[in-house]
Amino acid sequence: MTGRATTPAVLVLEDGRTFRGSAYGAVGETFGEAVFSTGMSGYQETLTDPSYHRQVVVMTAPHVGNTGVNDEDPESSRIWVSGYVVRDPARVPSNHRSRRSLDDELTRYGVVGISGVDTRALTRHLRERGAMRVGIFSGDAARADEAALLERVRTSPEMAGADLAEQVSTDTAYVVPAIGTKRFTVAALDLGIKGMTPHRMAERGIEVHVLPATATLADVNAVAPDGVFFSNGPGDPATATSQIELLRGVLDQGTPFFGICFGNQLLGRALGFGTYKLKYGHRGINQPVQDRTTGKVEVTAHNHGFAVDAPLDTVSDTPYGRAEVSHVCLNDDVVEGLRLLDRPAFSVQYHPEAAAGPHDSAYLFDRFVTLMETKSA
Ligand SMILES: NC(=O)CC[C@H](N)C(=O)O
Repeated sequence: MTGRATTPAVLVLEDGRTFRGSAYGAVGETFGEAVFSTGMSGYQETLTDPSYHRQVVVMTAPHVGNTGVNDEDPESSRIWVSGYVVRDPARVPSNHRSRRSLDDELTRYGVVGISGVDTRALTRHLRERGAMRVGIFSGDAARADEAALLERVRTSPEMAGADLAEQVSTDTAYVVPAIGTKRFTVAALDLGIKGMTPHRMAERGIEVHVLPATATLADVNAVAPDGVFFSNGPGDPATATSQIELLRGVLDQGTPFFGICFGNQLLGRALGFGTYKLKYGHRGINQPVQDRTTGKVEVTAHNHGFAVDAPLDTVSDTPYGRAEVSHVCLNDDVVEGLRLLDRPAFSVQYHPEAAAGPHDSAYLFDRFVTLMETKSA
């Protein structure tokens, strides 16, 4: 039991519901959008996924931190979540790869968390009322008047309308070399890219040029790409105006395109579809998705709070030819993938890089390779 376990903490939701617990990680205060993740494993990958920037993640799995923190599993160079909510953290981590405790890692990155919370009750609340703003206050901050804390939560920034990708993107371009023989060059726009994504491409002989979110069409074309990739990322896709323009340029010139998550939402917007905020989002590693091109169902990793608004059962006419919904979530019929029928472009809303998660959807990287081989839809 660490000293922090005896330090009081309180979680205040914007609708006034509060949960009391103990400090976990850094002591202080934090704000963000409260979202829940149902993954039973993979907390390191979740915490270091840049798409979680400005989100307070509630873990439905009751035990967190059991395998400690290693140096192999992070998806980026830091923890991005703005807060962390757990029920029963490990007192003593145990794993042959563990280097330090999760509690200490959160503290190292200044991430304020709370433990001892009934995360199932909190999750049910968010499922009924929807994702909403939250504050976590620990130590002296937890002793303040609850009405005053609630007022601060209610004046903190909302996720709808948040333009965040440039805050998490790389400042400078870098190259991830192909593993083995180089077959293709891909320009990958880093909107919050996870480390496993270029790795999955490199495994297939792709040399990946990772570019900042501010890259122009000239920057993309300067690497003479066989294909263009748009990554996952935080924030509201409706705000990504310059990246949507860039993508329209890519589609215009017919360069093969693949997008993941935020990249799927931007393809949707580039085609003229809308995006909207889901009531409570999809976050976890066992979401069932159907690939409508094969009829197969895959179990997939998700982390999205927004979705594309496109018709499920009709082919749509877009400025870039015909488009269809290629993948759909079997839990709630949310659009999980898009495909152009007349140009080489497709995207998925979920995570075929699977870090963490099942590998059912790894075939999507092979589809990207095929697209670059044939350069046609
Ligand atoms: N992982 C992602 O790319 C998330 C995309 C977007 N920020 C959303 O919440 O839907």
